[in-house]
Amino acid sequence: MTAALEHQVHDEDPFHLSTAPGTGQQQAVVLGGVTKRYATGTLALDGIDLRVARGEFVCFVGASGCGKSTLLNIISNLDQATSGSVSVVGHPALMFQEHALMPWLSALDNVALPMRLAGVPKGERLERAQALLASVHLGDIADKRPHELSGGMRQRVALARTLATEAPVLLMDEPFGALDAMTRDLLHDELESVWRSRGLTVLFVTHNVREAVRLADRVILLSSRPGRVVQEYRIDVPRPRRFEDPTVGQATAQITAALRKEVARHGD
Ligand SMILES: Nc1ncnc2c1ncn2[C@@H]1O[C@H](COP(=O)(O)OP(=O)(O)OP(=O)(O)O)[C@@H](O)[C@H]1O
Repeated sequence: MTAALEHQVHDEDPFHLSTAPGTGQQQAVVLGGVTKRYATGTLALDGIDLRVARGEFVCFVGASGCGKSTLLNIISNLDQATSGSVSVVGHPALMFQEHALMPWLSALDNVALPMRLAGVPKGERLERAQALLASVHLGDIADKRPHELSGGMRQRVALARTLATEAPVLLMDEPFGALDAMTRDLLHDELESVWRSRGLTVLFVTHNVREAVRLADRVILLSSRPGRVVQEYRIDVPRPRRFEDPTVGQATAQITAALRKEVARHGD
Protein backbone atom coordinates (compact mmCIF):
# COMPACT_ATOMS: atom_id res chain seq x y z
CA MET A 1 0.00 0.00 0.00
CA THR A 2 1.31 3.43 -0.77
CA ALA A 3 0.01 6.83 0.04
CA ALA A 4 1.02 9.91 -1.85
CA LEU A 5 2.02 12.81 0.35
CA GLU A 6 2.14 16.23 -1.20
CA HIS A 7 5.37 18.00 -0.53
CA GLN A 8 5.02 20.39 2.37
CA VAL A 9 6.86 23.59 2.83
CA HIS A 10 7.93 24.00 6.43
CA ASP A 11 6.87 27.20 8.14
CA GLU A 12 9.39 26.91 10.92
CA ASP A 13 13.02 27.80 10.50
CA PRO A 14 14.27 24.27 9.88
CA PHE A 15 17.82 25.01 10.93
CA HIS A 16 16.91 25.49 14.52
CA LEU A 17 14.90 22.31 14.75
CA SER A 18 16.38 18.98 15.63
CA THR A 19 13.06 17.17 15.46
CA ALA A 20 10.25 17.22 12.93
CA PRO A 21 7.21 18.96 14.38
CA GLY A 22 4.75 16.52 15.88
CA THR A 23 6.89 13.44 15.24
CA GLY A 24 9.67 13.72 17.80
CA GLN A 25 11.90 12.26 15.09
CA GLN A 26 15.57 13.24 14.87
CA GLN A 27 16.56 14.71 11.53
CA ALA A 28 19.72 13.62 9.68
CA VAL A 29 19.42 16.05 6.78
CA VAL A 30 17.48 19.31 6.62
CA LEU A 31 17.44 21.48 3.52
CA GLY A 32 15.72 24.85 3.41
CA GLY A 33 15.10 26.60 0.12
CA VAL A 34 18.19 25.15 -1.54
CA THR A 35 18.73 26.81 -4.89
CA LYS A 36 21.61 26.21 -7.28
CA ARG A 37 22.40 28.31 -10.31
CA TYR A 38 25.57 27.30 -12.15
CA ALA A 39 27.93 29.93 -13.53
CA THR A 40 26.59 29.03 -17.00
CA GLY A 41 23.20 30.40 -15.91
CA THR A 42 21.49 26.99 -15.58
CA LEU A 43 19.09 26.95 -12.67
CA ALA A 44 19.62 23.33 -11.54
CA LEU A 45 17.67 23.44 -8.24
CA ASP A 46 14.96 25.82 -7.18
CA GLY A 47 14.01 26.07 -3.53
CA ILE A 48 14.37 22.47 -2.34
CA ASP A 49 12.96 21.91 1.16
CA LEU A 50 13.69 18.51 2.58
CA ARG A 51 13.85 16.72 5.89
CA VAL A 52 15.26 13.25 6.17
CA ALA A 53 14.89 11.50 9.51
CA ARG A 54 17.75 9.55 11.05
CA GLY A 55 17.60 5.98 9.85
CA GLU A 56 15.38 6.84 6.90
CA PHE A 57 16.00 5.50 3.38
CA VAL A 58 15.02 8.10 0.77
CA CYS A 59 15.24 7.63 -2.99
CA PHE A 60 15.18 10.45 -5.54
CA VAL A 61 13.80 9.89 -9.01
CA GLY A 62 13.36 12.38 -11.80
CA ALA A 63 13.98 13.06 -15.44
CA SER A 64 17.53 13.30 -16.67
CA GLY A 65 19.04 16.64 -15.70
CA CYS A 66 16.60 17.40 -12.88
CA GLY A 67 19.48 18.11 -10.52
CA LYS A 68 19.69 14.85 -8.55
CA SER A 69 23.49 14.75 -8.66
CA THR A 70 23.72 18.46 -7.94
CA LEU A 71 21.59 17.90 -4.85
CA LEU A 72 23.81 15.11 -3.50
CA ASN A 73 26.93 17.15 -4.25
CA ILE A 74 25.52 20.03 -2.22
CA ILE A 75 24.52 17.79 0.70
CA SER A 76 28.02 16.26 0.68
CA ASN A 77 29.59 19.72 0.54
CA LEU A 78 31.38 18.95 -2.73
CA ASP A 79 29.48 21.89 -4.16
CA GLN A 80 27.77 24.91 -2.62
CA ALA A 81 24.19 26.07 -2.98
CA THR A 82 23.65 29.53 -4.44
CA SER A 83 21.15 30.17 -1.65
CA GLY A 84 19.35 28.27 1.06
CA SER A 85 20.66 26.23 3.95
CA VAL A 86 21.89 22.70 4.43
CA SER A 87 22.19 20.89 7.72
CA VAL A 88 23.61 17.37 7.85
CA VAL A 89 24.49 15.10 10.76
CA GLY A 90 28.20 14.22 10.62
CA HIS A 91 30.22 13.95 7.43
CA PRO A 92 28.29 12.02 4.81
CA ALA A 93 29.93 9.37 2.62
CA LEU A 94 29.33 9.61 -1.12
CA MET A 95 29.21 6.63 -3.48
CA PHE A 96 28.99 6.96 -7.26
CA GLN A 97 28.17 4.67 -10.16
CA GLU A 98 31.86 4.57 -11.07
CA HIS A 99 33.51 2.68 -8.25
CA ALA A 100 36.83 4.54 -8.53
CA LEU A 101 38.83 1.94 -6.68
CA MET A 102 42.60 2.34 -6.54
CA PRO A 103 43.83 -0.17 -9.17
CA TRP A 104 47.14 -0.81 -7.45
CA LEU A 105 45.59 -1.66 -4.07
CA SER A 106 44.05 -4.99 -3.07
CA ALA A 107 40.34 -5.11 -2.26
CA LEU A 108 41.28 -5.15 1.43
CA ASP A 109 43.54 -2.10 1.15
CA ASN A 110 40.91 -0.24 -0.88
CA VAL A 111 38.37 -0.78 1.88
CA ALA A 112 40.95 0.16 4.53
CA LEU A 113 41.90 3.38 2.71
CA PRO A 114 39.41 5.76 4.41
CA MET A 115 40.55 4.43 7.78
CA ARG A 116 44.20 4.88 6.76
CA LEU A 117 43.45 8.49 5.86
CA ALA A 118 41.69 8.90 9.21
CA GLY A 119 44.79 7.60 11.03
CA VAL A 120 43.32 4.31 12.28
CA PRO A 121 46.21 1.99 13.29
CA LYS A 122 47.12 -0.66 10.70
CA GLY A 123 46.11 -3.81 12.61
CA GLU A 124 42.75 -2.37 13.55
CA ARG A 125 41.94 -1.02 10.08
CA LEU A 126 42.82 -4.28 8.33
CA GLU A 127 40.68 -6.23 10.77
CA ARG A 128 37.76 -3.87 10.24
CA ALA A 129 38.26 -3.89 6.46
CA GLN A 130 38.18 -7.68 6.46
CA ALA A 131 34.92 -7.66 8.45
CA LEU A 132 33.43 -5.11 6.04
CA LEU A 133 34.38 -7.24 3.04
CA ALA A 134 32.77 -10.22 4.75
CA SER A 135 29.60 -8.16 5.31
CA VAL A 136 29.25 -7.78 1.53
CA HIS A 137 30.12 -11.47 1.04
CA LEU A 138 33.61 -10.85 -0.31
CA GLY A 139 35.60 -12.15 2.65
CA ASP A 140 37.55 -14.52 0.42
CA ILE A 141 38.80 -12.09 -2.24
CA ALA A 142 40.59 -9.64 0.07
CA ASP A 143 43.93 -10.03 -1.75
CA LYS A 144 42.58 -9.53 -5.27
CA ARG A 145 43.10 -6.30 -7.12
CA PRO A 146 40.18 -4.50 -8.83
CA HIS A 147 41.01 -5.73 -12.36
CA GLU A 148 40.69 -9.32 -11.13
CA LEU A 149 37.10 -8.73 -9.97
CA SER A 150 33.76 -8.56 -11.81
CA GLY A 151 31.87 -5.26 -12.03
CA GLY A 152 29.47 -6.40 -9.31
CA MET A 153 32.32 -7.41 -7.01
CA ARG A 154 34.07 -4.09 -7.56
CA GLN A 155 30.89 -2.25 -6.67
CA ARG A 156 30.61 -4.33 -3.48
CA VAL A 157 34.19 -3.39 -2.58
CA ALA A 158 33.18 0.23 -3.17
CA LEU A 159 30.17 -0.25 -0.88
CA ALA A 160 32.39 -1.77 1.82
CA ARG A 161 34.80 1.16 1.43
CA THR A 162 31.93 3.64 1.74
CA LEU A 163 30.84 1.88 4.94
CA ALA A 164 34.42 2.04 6.26
CA THR A 165 34.04 5.78 6.70
CA GLU A 166 31.51 5.07 9.46
CA ALA A 167 29.51 8.02 8.18
CA PRO A 168 25.99 8.10 9.59
CA VAL A 169 24.64 9.38 6.26
CA LEU A 170 25.24 7.65 2.90
CA LEU A 171 24.72 9.60 -0.32
CA MET A 172 24.48 7.22 -3.26
CA ASP A 173 24.39 8.48 -6.84
CA GLU A 174 23.08 5.64 -9.04
CA PRO A 175 25.49 3.25 -7.36
CA PHE A 176 24.11 0.13 -9.07
CA GLY A 177 23.14 1.67 -12.41
CA ALA A 178 25.76 -0.20 -14.44
CA LEU A 179 25.11 -3.65 -12.97
CA ASP A 180 23.05 -6.52 -14.34
CA ALA A 181 19.67 -7.13 -12.70
CA MET A 182 20.75 -10.19 -10.71
CA THR A 183 23.82 -8.54 -9.20
CA ARG A 184 21.80 -5.42 -8.45
CA ASP A 185 19.26 -7.51 -6.61
CA LEU A 186 21.98 -9.04 -4.42
CA LEU A 187 23.45 -5.63 -3.68
CA HIS A 188 20.01 -4.32 -2.72
CA ASP A 189 19.81 -7.07 -0.11
CA GLU A 190 23.29 -6.26 1.17
CA LEU A 191 22.68 -2.54 1.30
CA GLU A 192 19.35 -3.04 3.05
CA SER A 193 20.94 -5.31 5.60
CA VAL A 194 23.77 -2.87 6.51
CA TRP A 195 21.33 0.07 6.47
CA ARG A 196 19.16 -1.69 9.05
CA SER A 197 21.94 -3.12 11.21
CA ARG A 198 23.80 0.20 11.41
CA GLY A 199 20.80 2.50 11.54
CA LEU A 200 22.17 4.48 8.58
CA THR A 201 20.42 7.31 6.81
CA VAL A 202 20.53 6.79 3.03
CA LEU A 203 19.82 9.27 0.24
CA PHE A 204 19.84 7.32 -3.00
CA VAL A 205 19.52 8.67 -6.53
CA THR A 206 18.22 6.39 -9.26
CA HIS A 207 16.61 6.47 -12.69
CA ASN A 208 14.94 3.20 -11.88
CA VAL A 209 11.55 3.67 -10.18
CA ARG A 210 11.28 -0.03 -9.33
CA GLU A 211 14.66 0.10 -7.59
CA ALA A 212 13.47 3.13 -5.63
CA VAL A 213 10.30 1.33 -4.53
CA ARG A 214 12.31 -1.78 -3.64
CA LEU A 215 14.57 0.20 -1.30
CA ALA A 216 12.94 3.37 -0.05
CA ASP A 217 10.86 4.38 2.93
CA ARG A 218 10.07 7.45 0.85
CA VAL A 219 10.46 8.23 -2.85
CA ILE A 220 10.85 11.86 -3.86
CA LEU A 221 9.94 12.83 -7.40
CA LEU A 222 11.87 15.82 -8.75
CA SER A 223 10.91 17.95 -11.72
CA SER A 224 13.50 19.13 -14.20
CA ARG A 225 14.59 22.60 -15.28
CA PRO A 226 14.67 23.63 -12.56
CA GLY A 227 14.73 20.77 -10.06
CA ARG A 228 11.86 21.03 -7.59
CA VAL A 229 10.15 18.51 -5.37
CA VAL A 230 6.97 17.54 -7.25
CA GLN A 231 5.66 14.86 -4.96
CA GLU A 232 6.66 12.45 -2.21
CA TYR A 233 5.50 8.86 -1.85
CA ARG A 234 5.67 6.96 1.41
CA ILE A 235 6.37 3.29 0.62
CA ASP A 236 5.02 1.12 3.38
CA VAL A 237 5.34 -2.25 1.66
CA PRO A 238 6.74 -4.65 4.31
CA ARG A 239 10.40 -5.65 4.00
CA PRO A 240 12.07 -7.67 2.67
CA ARG A 241 10.51 -6.55 -0.61
CA ARG A 242 10.75 -8.41 -3.86
CA PHE A 243 10.44 -6.92 -7.30
CA GLU A 244 7.74 -9.52 -7.98
CA ASP A 245 5.53 -8.30 -5.08
CA PRO A 246 2.29 -6.91 -6.56
CA THR A 247 2.40 -3.99 -4.11
CA VAL A 248 5.89 -3.08 -5.37
CA GLY A 249 4.48 -3.23 -8.90
CA GLN A 250 1.53 -0.99 -8.00
CA ALA A 251 3.68 1.67 -6.34
CA THR A 252 6.12 1.52 -9.25
CA ALA A 253 3.30 2.04 -11.74
CA GLN A 254 1.89 4.99 -9.78
CA ILE A 255 5.24 6.76 -9.52
CA THR A 256 6.24 5.93 -13.11
CA ALA A 257 3.00 7.52 -14.35
CA ALA A 258 3.80 10.70 -12.42
CA LEU A 259 7.40 10.67 -13.70
CA ARG A 260 6.18 10.25 -17.30
CA LYS A 261 3.92 13.25 -16.85
CA GLU A 262 6.87 15.26 -15.55
CA VAL A 263 9.08 14.21 -18.46
CA ALA A 264 6.31 14.99 -20.98
CA ARG A 265 5.80 18.42 -19.43
CA HIS A 266 9.39 19.24 -20.37
CA GLY A 267 9.31 17.55 -23.74
CA ASP A 268 12.34 15.34 -22.91
N1 LIG B 1 29.17 21.97 -13.40
C1 LIG B 1 28.08 22.35 -14.08
N2 LIG B 1 28.05 23.51 -14.77
C2 LIG B 1 26.95 23.91 -15.43
N3 LIG B 1 25.79 23.22 -15.48
C3 LIG B 1 25.77 22.04 -14.83
C4 LIG B 1 26.90 21.55 -14.09
N4 LIG B 1 26.56 20.36 -13.53
C5 LIG B 1 25.27 20.14 -13.91
N5 LIG B 1 24.80 21.14 -14.67
C6 LIG B 1 23.44 21.27 -15.23
O1 LIG B 1 22.52 21.29 -14.13
C7 LIG B 1 21.38 20.49 -14.41
C8 LIG B 1 21.28 19.38 -13.38
O2 LIG B 1 22.36 18.48 -13.55
P1 LIG B 1 22.55 17.17 -12.64
O3 LIG B 1 23.76 16.45 -13.14
O4 LIG B 1 22.50 17.54 -11.22
O5 LIG B 1 21.22 16.37 -13.01
P2 LIG B 1 20.87 14.85 -12.80
O6 LIG B 1 19.42 14.81 -12.46
O7 LIG B 1 21.80 14.20 -11.86
O8 LIG B 1 21.10 14.28 -14.26
P3 LIG B 1 21.20 12.78 -14.76
O9 LIG B 1 19.94 12.12 -14.32
O10 LIG B 1 21.29 12.92 -16.24
O11 LIG B 1 22.43 12.20 -14.13
C9 LIG B 1 21.56 20.00 -15.84
O12 LIG B 1 20.85 20.87 -16.69
C10 LIG B 1 23.06 20.08 -16.08
O13 LIG B 1 23.34 20.29 -17.43
